[in-house]
Amino acid sequence: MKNIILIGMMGCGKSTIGRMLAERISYQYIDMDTYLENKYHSTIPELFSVSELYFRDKETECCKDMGHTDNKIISTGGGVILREENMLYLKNNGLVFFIDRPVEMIINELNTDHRPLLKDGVFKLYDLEKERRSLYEKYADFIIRNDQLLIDVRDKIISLYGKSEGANHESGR
Ligand SMILES: Nc1ncnc2c1ncn2[C@@H]1O[C@H](COP(=O)(O)OP(=O)(O)O)[C@@H](O)[C@H]1O
Ligand SMILES: O=C(O)C1=C[C@@H](OP(=O)(O)O)[C@@H](O)[C@H](O)C1
Ligand SMILES: [Mg+2]
Repeated sequence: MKNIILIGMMGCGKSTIGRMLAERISYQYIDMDTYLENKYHSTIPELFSVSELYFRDKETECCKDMGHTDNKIISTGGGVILREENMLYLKNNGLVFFIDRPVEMIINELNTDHRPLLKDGVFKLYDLEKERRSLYEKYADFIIRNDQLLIDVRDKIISLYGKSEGANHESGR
């Protein structure tokens, strides 16, 4: 069965929802930010302190690794959509869910300590959303609005995934 890939803005709930999904359907969970930190023995702020390009190159290597897996729940970092190559790896064996949470809601909840792109304040999120929304939409197999209870978001994803994978199974794909 394909991986479930979660994309969306920083703080939209990818990591939280990813963990909830994995628990519910007993898939292994991979948070790509954590995977990357372990692979390169460095924190995200440390990698960014070299340069954003340096971090993005490492992120692409991790996407390549994910392309060889299946039956996983994978939460990505918010900038994964910036390179088409990343998304080709992830979509190779994954269904992509765009977790669409209004920026006003994100701002109320977000911890910025480990998010170098927000060092000048959470309001940078509005600019990032302007740059990125069309890319999230472009790569999404499904768009899930996250302005409701987290368990309802989780269950919607499970239902769409089950239908999609069930249909593929019946058609012999
Ligand atoms: N529907 C929701 N209801 C309540 N809190 C939410 C909801 N969606 C996201 N959050 C909260 O937003 C914060 C950021 O979520 P996180 O999973 O770290 O996002 P991401 O991995 O996308 O950056 C967390 O504290 C999470 O619990
Ligand atoms: O949006 C981005 O460019 C980033 C998002 C972060 O992940 P989250 O989306 O989990 O915060 C992390 O990968 C890095 O700080 C860059
Ligand atoms: Mg996260």
